[in-house]
Amino acid sequence: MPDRPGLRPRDVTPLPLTALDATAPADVLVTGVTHDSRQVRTGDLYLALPGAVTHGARFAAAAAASGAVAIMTDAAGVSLAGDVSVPVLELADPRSRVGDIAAAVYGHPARDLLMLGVTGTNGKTTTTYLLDSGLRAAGHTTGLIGTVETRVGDERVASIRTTPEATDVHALLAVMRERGVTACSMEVSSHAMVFGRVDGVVFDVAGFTNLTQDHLDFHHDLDDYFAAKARLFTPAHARRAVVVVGDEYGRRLATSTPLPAVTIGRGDADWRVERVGETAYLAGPDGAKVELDVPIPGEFNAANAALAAVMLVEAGVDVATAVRGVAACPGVPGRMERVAGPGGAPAGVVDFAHTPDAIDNVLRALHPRGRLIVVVGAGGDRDRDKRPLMGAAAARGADVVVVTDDNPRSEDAAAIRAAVVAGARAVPDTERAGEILEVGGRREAVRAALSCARGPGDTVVVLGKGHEQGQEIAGVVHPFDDRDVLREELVRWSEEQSA
Ligand SMILES: CC(=O)N[C@H]1[C@@H](OP(=O)(O)OP(=O)(O)OC[C@H]2O[C@@H](n3ccc(=O)[nH]c3=O)[C@H](O)[C@@H]2O)O[C@H](CO)[C@@H](O)[C@@H]1O[C@H](C)C(=O)N[C@@H](C)C(=O)N[C@H](CCC(=O)O)C(=O)O
Ligand SMILES: Nc1ncnc2c1ncn2[C@@H]1O[C@H](COP(=O)(O)OP(=O)(O)OP(=O)(O)O)[C@@H](O)[C@H]1O
Ligand SMILES: N[C@H](CCC[C@H](N)C(=O)O)C(=O)O
Ligand SMILES: [Mg+2]
Repeated sequence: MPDRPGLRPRDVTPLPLTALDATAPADVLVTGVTHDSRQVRTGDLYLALPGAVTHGARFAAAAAASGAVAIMTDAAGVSLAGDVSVPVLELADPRSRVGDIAAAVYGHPARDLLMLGVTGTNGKTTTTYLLDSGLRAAGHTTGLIGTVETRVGDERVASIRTTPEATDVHALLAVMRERGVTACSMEVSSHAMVFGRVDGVVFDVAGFTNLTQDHLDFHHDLDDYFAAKARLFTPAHARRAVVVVGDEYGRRLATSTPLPAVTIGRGDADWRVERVGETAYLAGPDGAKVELDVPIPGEFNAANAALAAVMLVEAGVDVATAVRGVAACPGVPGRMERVAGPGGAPAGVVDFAHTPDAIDNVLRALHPRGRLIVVVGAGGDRDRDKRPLMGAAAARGADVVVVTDDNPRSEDAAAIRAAVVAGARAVPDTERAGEILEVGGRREAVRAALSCARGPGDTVVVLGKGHEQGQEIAGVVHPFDDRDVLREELVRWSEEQSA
């Protein structure tokens, strides 16, 4: 699948290729750049990158046929490209140059925007939405780049990944600039750091949410995963840091970053989140307290809201406007999203928790009068080690666990379920309340979960897919939206009760 969001700036000043490589022919001008042959437009520079699956240079001829005016690649790529009709230039390590090249082609758009970047295992999407709301309150026209969507002012484009490739990042920022956007909040995944997807962007403020287990298919271990994220907090990528010191990695980052850093925590931190009864307060370094009205349920969202507010303050927004703007956020699609059924039906919630820590946090945040019933599964072609831990977190936190399929991708769905079930069953009886069921087929699992519910005092929470619109099974994405399915099944549940 081609992986660019597809937005390109209209007015790009043609850049002589010699500005990027002194050995280039003098007459070549570029007006765009892409790393994907399928997205080449007339006037583009095609960056043919080596990859884990293939080498971009295999598509050099196709890129030239689509209008690329030059190709840059590594030594292996030069041989692979063979005879093409446009100049092929060699770079030692083209991936390490993508960000700087794209920034130059599109006229360094990041320099003209207030850039706020968020990294961490959980809470990036949520924090960027809260930031977006705060930036609007402060009078900005905003852009947003992340897992759910890319927004340019009021235009929205669905996202393919959390952080686009660097060519797309700079193109999107250039589109934002030409449409009058003044500030952009953006998620930065650990994959993004490894692949240089935010190279050429220096964030005005970078924020860290937390670091817990995920992505150990890609990173060797948690320390390696941390090291990838920590690179965001260096002068090449950011000017100032705001760090939630809720876990060991946050504390490590706060002391190791060379950037000016402020911390957020409960006790010994620059900004503290304090609770008096139901009300949360944000207490600043000067001792002053402001009420932190958290617009999304869950204790963990108080940490996200505090991070957003303090990042805004570090970006120059006054604290009163920051907390008011954050509080005005209407919510985040698929995060702690309530799904209402007919009167008398159980409460329904959809959430994107797909790590052990997120599952633990979400289940803690839900306090039904009756039973808590969770539908959970793990994605294929992703971290295998987290699967039993996800099962265990579900078994500890809910009265009934229905283990089902997430996105199996290329893997055997039953084998993934078995790993989750094994983790759930390994929790000692003294630490878990109830039943563990296994139901392959996600709709059937939601139905099975509802059949365990007795009425409006019970809550059924469907985890892992949040805003996702499809379920990927063996290379095919089948339309599937947890919120629609839960809503439909709540109606069915009610009809069956009254039958
Ligand atoms: C592990 C990973 O992130 N891999 C990324 C990496 O792939 P790769 O180096 O293996 O590339 P490849 O498929 O061998 O292709 C080599 C080159 O040929 C190009 N190509 C390929 C085919 C073609 O027809 N034409 C063409 O030009 C490709 O664009 C690529 O530049 O570079 C490619 C583009 O250059 C990315 O598409 C690809 O993302 C894959 C699809 C992916 O799924 N990534 C996920 C895991 C990801 O990035 N997730 C993060 C984390 C999400 C989170 O927060 O949890 C994210 O930011 O979304
Ligand atoms: N601060 C937090 N601490 C722990 N869990 C959280 C936190 N914020 C959100 N979560 C949980 O993690 C899930 C994902 O949240 P969100 O989408 O904001 O994170 P993300 O970092 O963008 O994830 P991804 O990397 O998959 O895009 C939420 O649905 C919720 O269950
Ligand atoms: N950005 C995350 C999302 C995971 C969502 C879950 N539904 C899954 O498929 O594992 C990833 O690509 O790892
Ligand atoms: Mg996200």
